[in-house]
Amino acid sequence: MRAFIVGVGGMTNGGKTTLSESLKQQIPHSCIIAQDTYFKDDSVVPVDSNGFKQYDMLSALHMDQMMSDVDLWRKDPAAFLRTRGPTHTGGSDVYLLIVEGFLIFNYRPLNELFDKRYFIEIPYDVCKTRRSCRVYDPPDPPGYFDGHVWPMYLKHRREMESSVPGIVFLDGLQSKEELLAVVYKDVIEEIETIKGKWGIFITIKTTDISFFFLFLNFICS
Ligand SMILES: Nc1ncnc2c1ncn2[C@@H]1O[C@H](COP(=O)(O)OP(=O)(O)O)[C@@H](O)[C@H]1O
Ligand SMILES: NC(=O)c1ccc[n+]([C@@H]2O[C@H](COP(=O)(O)O)[C@@H](O)[C@H]2O)c1
Repeated sequence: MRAFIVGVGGMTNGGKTTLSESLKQQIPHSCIIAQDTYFKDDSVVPVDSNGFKQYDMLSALHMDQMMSDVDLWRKDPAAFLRTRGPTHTGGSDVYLLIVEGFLIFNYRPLNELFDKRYFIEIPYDVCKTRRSCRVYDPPDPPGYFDGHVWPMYLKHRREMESSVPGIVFLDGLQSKEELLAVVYKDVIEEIETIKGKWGIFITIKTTDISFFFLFLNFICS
């Protein structure tokens, strides 16, 4: 089974979901696992001394469940894809998993699985403005961005930069189309490389078998 896992990380409202959805539309046999669908129930998310719910931490996420879903895909991508409903098929026979989320590179067991890592970044003021237009469940209380979201982003970013090499940083101020074009080209090139490697492998294996039968013929004659 030829399979490829791409991580689309980045700060909140950087454009991870937008880019991942467009990528999925463009690439056959692809599907998305999104980290923000694994948040724990509000009742179990702790509150800090300022009264802010501690949502921007790995402990607020069911990372065990997220890993189980990634493992399901890894065991049988085709079966996993079928559970996600109708998809864009045809073309390449390489299966692509897009894992998107704001803390995907900070969780080591998940980070280890990526073949390619992208991180979308936008400036503080753009991030704050985009965030103010979005309604989460529960909604952000006053002061949440500066009191919790941004400090946690800076902390996790420092940790990520000190421990995760090979990240491709993307400028989230580029248009949606520009971002898609860059990542699409890159991913397609990676997929073609995988197909090339497997092609060589299959050719070598076929050659091995041919030599085996020649040898058998020689022994028996
Ligand atoms: N390249 C872009 N340029 C301008 N706005 C964007 C871009 N990508 C996403 N957005 C907008 O930013 C907001 C957050 O996008 P989203 O993809 O949900 O971010 P994330 O998944 O990183 O939180 C949405 O309103 C979306 O339309
Ligand atoms: N249950 C939820 O989906 C939920 C609840 C509260 C906050 N959030 C926010 O979601 C953000 C991460 O998701 P995005 O990267 O899509 O913005 C975090 O900054 C967190 O504060 C999500």
